[in-house]
Amino acid sequence: MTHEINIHSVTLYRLRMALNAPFTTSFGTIAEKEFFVIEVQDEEGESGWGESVAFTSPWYNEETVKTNEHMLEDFLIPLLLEKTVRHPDEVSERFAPIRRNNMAKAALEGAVWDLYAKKQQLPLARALGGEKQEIEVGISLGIQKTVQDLLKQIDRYVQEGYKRIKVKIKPGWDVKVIREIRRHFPDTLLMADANSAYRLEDAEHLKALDEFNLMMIEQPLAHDDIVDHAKLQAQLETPICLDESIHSLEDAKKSIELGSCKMINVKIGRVGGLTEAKKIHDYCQVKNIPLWCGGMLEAGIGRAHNIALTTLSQFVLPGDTAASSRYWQKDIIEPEVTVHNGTIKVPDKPGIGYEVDRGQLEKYTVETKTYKQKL
Ligand SMILES: O=C(O)CCC(=O)C1=CC=C[C@@H](O)[C@@H]1C(=O)O
Ligand SMILES: [Mg+2]
Repeated sequence: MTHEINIHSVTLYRLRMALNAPFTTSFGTIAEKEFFVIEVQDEEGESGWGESVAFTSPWYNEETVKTNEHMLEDFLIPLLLEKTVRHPDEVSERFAPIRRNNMAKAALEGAVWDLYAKKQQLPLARALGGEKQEIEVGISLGIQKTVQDLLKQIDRYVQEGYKRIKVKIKPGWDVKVIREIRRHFPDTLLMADANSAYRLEDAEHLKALDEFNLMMIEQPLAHDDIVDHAKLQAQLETPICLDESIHSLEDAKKSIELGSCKMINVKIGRVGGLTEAKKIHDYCQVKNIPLWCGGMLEAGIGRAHNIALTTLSQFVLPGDTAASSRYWQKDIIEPEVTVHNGTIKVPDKPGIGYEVDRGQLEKYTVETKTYKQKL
């Protein structure tokens, strides 16, 4: 059953949500998240929902909430409203002339994917080609004040059954901390995210991590590097996983070709949307590169998109999609995302599979703008 998707309006909701606990990375601490939720509506009033993962400052990549607003309002929404869409894959083609700005593109494209799946009466997971009925997830812990605090956090989430623990490392908070974690948790699936805190000259130091049987070290070197990561991977036993360096299928191809990584953390916002994420998935399936779905402290709509993507078969490693309650007092979706023994049951309702709680959305919304199709 094919439907032309005739989008009549796009609404940008700018939300502010306080995190249950501040999240500290090597770039700083986030206690409240401001971000865009996007609703696209067709001529029958059916809605599709997307969520941008851009933060208010450009520490993770070059995008911010403000650059999102400019790109969506002045370029991407007008392009989308220009003419109907037969399939969501057309959206990224239409956006191709716009350089980068992947998080803005992904948020709008994700809303179209949700609308498309609803019109096909398909769960988004199935519309993407995913077959898993449930997904295994891990937890990502920000930098804690003390090792004791970190061990308490790890113990809590291991008890809750999360399938893997991701901790942050940086110079001065790495080998000793990982050794201490391993002393308490010798067999837990454990990985470290360095967020580009090291240089190639640190290779000798990073080799010390090889004794701890880490699943991977995520993005140890520069956010835009794949050459030095290849040189570092040649010296380490521990697999390198790339996050910030991979913005597209092209980047994934080059990184795999060079041996810059043995795994990839796929984030829908970082690569420009579900269509590109699926292309990366399909290529990594052929190249037998394990994937997992990274998190960006999303609210429920973003979490729902991550769950759908994770149902694709090459997502063989637990991702960052934890329960809504890990981050939010009250999420903007109904039901909230819940995790039972490290597992999320994939919703079988059409689209993202969760209803948007419009009352809760309104409570967190600081500004709303609607753009209508020019008749
Ligand atoms: O959303 C989550 O639960 C994990 C978030 C997370 O680990 C990250 C979000 C953004 C930047 C980093 O700090 C880190 C990552 O790089 O994966
Ligand atoms: Mg990362």
